[in-house]
Amino acid sequence: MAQSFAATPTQVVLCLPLLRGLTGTQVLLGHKQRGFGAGRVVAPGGKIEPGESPEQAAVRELFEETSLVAEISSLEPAARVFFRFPSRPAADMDCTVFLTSAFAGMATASEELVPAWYPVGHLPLARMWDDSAMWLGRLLVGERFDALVVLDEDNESVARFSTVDWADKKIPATTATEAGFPDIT
Ligand SMILES: Nc1[nH]c(=O)nc2c1ncn2[C@H]1C[C@H](O)[C@@H](COP(=O)(O)OP(=O)(O)OP(=O)(O)O)O1
Repeated sequence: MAQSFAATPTQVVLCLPLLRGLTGTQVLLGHKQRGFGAGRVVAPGGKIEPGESPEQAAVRELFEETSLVAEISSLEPAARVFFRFPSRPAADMDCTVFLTSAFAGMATASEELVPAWYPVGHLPLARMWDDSAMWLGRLLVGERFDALVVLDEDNESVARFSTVDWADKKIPATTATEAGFPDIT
C-alpha cells in the first residue's frame, strides 16, 4: 500500500570533511546539541536556504557548525539520501551528501555541534541514527548512490532501506524530488 509522505520534503545537505594521514582516513562528525537529531552523532549540515545552491549550503553549514572553511570546488557529491518519516511527514528530507578533502581551519565546537574526527573504519554508529550504519560507511569507501530511508512509527528505527547506484558514479541530473523511488508516492 502506498504510504503518505510530505509533498515538498525539506532540502538539506551534509558535508563530510576527510583527513587523509599516515594511519588512514578520518571523517569529521559531531555531537548534535540542539534541533532535529539532538543527542546523536551526525554529520555537519542542515537546510538549504532560499537562493543557495546545495554546494553553497554545504560550505556555509560546515563553517557555521565547525568553523572549517571548505573550498566549494572541492565538494564531491557522494550520495543523495531521501529520509521519509510516515508518522511525521513534515520531517521528510531530501539530503545531498558531500565529501571534501580541501578545507582550512581547526574544527571547533559551535552551539549546534561538538565536532570530532573518527577513523572511517571505526564510526560511532551506536551513537548515530540507526540508518547511518546502512549508508555512511558505504559512501566513505567510494560507493555512490541514491538511498531511500523510510523510518518506522517511532521515527528512529528503519522500516525500509533501498539504494540505487549512480550511473558512472555521477550525481543524477534529476532533482532529488523527481528522482524518487517508484513505490513511495
Ligand atoms: N534519519 C536520519 N539519519 C541521518 O543520518 N541524518 C538525518 C536523518 N534525518 C535527518 N537527518 C539530518 C539531515 C539534516 O542535515 C539534519 C536536520 O537538519 P537541521 O540541522 O537543519 O535541523 P535543525 O532542526 O537543527 O535545523 P535548524 O533549526 O536549521 O538548525 O538531520
